[in-house]
Amino acid sequence: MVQAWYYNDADPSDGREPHQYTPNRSVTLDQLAQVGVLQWTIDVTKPGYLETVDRISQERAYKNRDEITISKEALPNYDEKLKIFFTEHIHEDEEIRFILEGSGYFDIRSPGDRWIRIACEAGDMIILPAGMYHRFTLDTKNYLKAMRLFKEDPKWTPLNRSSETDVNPYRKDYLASFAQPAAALFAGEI
Ligand SMILES: CSCCC(=O)/C(O)=C/O
Ligand SMILES: [Fe+2]
Repeated sequence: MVQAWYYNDADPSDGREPHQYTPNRSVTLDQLAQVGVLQWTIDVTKPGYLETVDRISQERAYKNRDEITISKEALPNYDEKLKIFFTEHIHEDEEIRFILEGSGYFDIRSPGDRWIRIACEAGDMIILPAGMYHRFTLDTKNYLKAMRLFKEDPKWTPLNRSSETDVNPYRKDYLASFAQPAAALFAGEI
């Protein structure tokens, strides 16, 4: 199951380290849902787990899928790709990832523009809404294999954060979709 916490920006260590505060400032699954992050845990050790993936895909109209292995050995231009993944961006579609092996971190921006780190491992399916600022990194184990699911063509277009993405229609729709309840849930964040 995913675990989430506020990311400690003052910690100078590599982004692959957990970057937790002491004490940890955890974020609940309910809070993640309030900002549009959906997640499921699917037992990948059980035969037939793909039927669950198929059911979710059917319900949410995910027509296409592919797989990505992120490791030095398997991913061409590994260092460059990791830099791109860890640069804050949005997409104009949902980001749907089902972790098949290994682990990694999705960082999302809170309503107050703080980083929230979401730790994912094998069996976690996570959906980030279109227009949500986020980034991705491996953790210190340096290995993750994921299924990527898509509503349409399997394409991956990151739009890096800028004054232009701040007014992107998908960004505006995203903000309009949750502003009131999410702001209340995260009111105490520092
Ligand atoms: C874990 S899949 C690779 C990273 C990615 O696709 C993405 O969009 C990160 O934000
Ligand atoms: Fe992304």
